Amino acid sequence: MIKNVGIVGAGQMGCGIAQVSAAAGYKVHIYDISADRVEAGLATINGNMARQVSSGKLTDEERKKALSLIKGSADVNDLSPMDLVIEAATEDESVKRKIYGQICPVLKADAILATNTSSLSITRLASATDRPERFMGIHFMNPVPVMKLVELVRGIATEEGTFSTAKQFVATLDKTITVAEDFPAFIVNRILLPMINEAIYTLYEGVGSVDAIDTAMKLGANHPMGPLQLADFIGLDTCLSIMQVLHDGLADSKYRPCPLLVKYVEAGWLGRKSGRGFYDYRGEVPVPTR
Ligand SMILES: CC(=O)CC(=O)SCCNC(=O)CCNC(=O)[C@H](O)C(C)(C)COP(=O)(O)OP(=O)(O)OC[C@H]1O[C@@H](n2cnc3c(N)ncnc32)[C@H](O)[C@@H]1OP(=O)(O)O
Ligand SMILES: NC(=O)C1=CN([C@@H]2O[C@H](COP(=O)(O)OP(=O)(O)OC[C@H]3O[C@@H](n4cnc5c(N)ncnc54)[C@H](OP(=O)(O)O)[C@@H]3O)[C@@H](O)[C@H]2O)C=CC1
Repeated sequence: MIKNVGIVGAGQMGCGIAQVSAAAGYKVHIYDISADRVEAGLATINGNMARQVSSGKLTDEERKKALSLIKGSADVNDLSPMDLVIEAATEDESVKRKIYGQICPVLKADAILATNTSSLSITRLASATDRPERFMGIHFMNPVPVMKLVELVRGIATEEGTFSTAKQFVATLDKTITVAEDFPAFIVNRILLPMINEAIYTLYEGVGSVDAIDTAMKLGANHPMGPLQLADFIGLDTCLSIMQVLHDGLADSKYRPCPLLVKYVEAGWLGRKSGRGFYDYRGEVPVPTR
């Protein structure tokens, strides 16, 4: 029975998962290496919920109740009472393996550990924990409070009880699940990220400008966001990591990350979260950078 939910990583995904979990009545603890990040994350959740109150999706009572259920710290020991911990730290295998080494010793023996990874092998990540049978992928979509889908991914050792507990937990968040096998980038990102990468090649080869490409796909294919706008929204570092996992894992040149994507990440232009990517977000309205 899940009552206490721990979140590792106070970034855009960790905060979104914390928000929907608290709104569903779970006690939530967010852990991040940086206390400032935790503070900023709690402020973001507060802002999101205030917007939901203004748009009539939540009452002020519900907002206050949910916020009172969320705590955060930079102390890993605070994860010890958790029944389920969802790791939503940076999409980098070495970072995630290090985190599991730090948190496993403090977790309850029967706690379930899940990862929100976008692409990495669940089986390989499980091998870096002390509980491969109680480890799996619970992959939320961004923005978590809005997107209906959650992909569930078993590793080779994931026990059925772990899977059914995760499935019940996700159902209580009013999300729909889809089950994916443990292959690079699962279902959504196996399909979505090559499309985004192709949009970046289209820009790189001069077929169209940022504005032309995004307008083409919004109005020509009815996508809610253009692919470059979506890349900035996801985070260009995350997009590059996913393409690298696809390229390495499937050994097919069709997944080669676009050199322009590599260059943007090397420049620290990571999209919305760093203030600049395919658009510059530092002014009143986003301005295309090409
Ligand atoms: C990388 C991975 O591993 C997997 C992934 O997640 S891939 C990414 C998947 N996500 C997508 O493809 C998103 C595509 N974009 C969209 O669906 C839409 O543009 C959108 C839902 C993000 C925004 O929709 P919109 O109609 O343009 O904006 P807007 O009217 O401002 O917002 C609609 C609602 O979403 C909420 N919202 C928008 N952005 C949000 C955010 N970043 N966080 C929380 N809520 C957000 C708004 O608050 C609003 O809710 P209320 O009605 O309660 O106020
Ligand atoms: N962005 C998206 O659209 C989606 C992302 N995901 C996945 O969710 C995960 C998180 O992505 P996202 O929220 O976008 O990334 P962000 O960059 O927004 O957040 C990652 C957070 O993890 C923190 N972090 C880094 N190292 C550690 C550590 N050792 N211990 C604790 N916290 C740490 C980072 O802190 P700091 O900044 O200080 O390094 C940051 O706060 C990734 O696995 C990603 O692939 C899944 C679905 C959608």
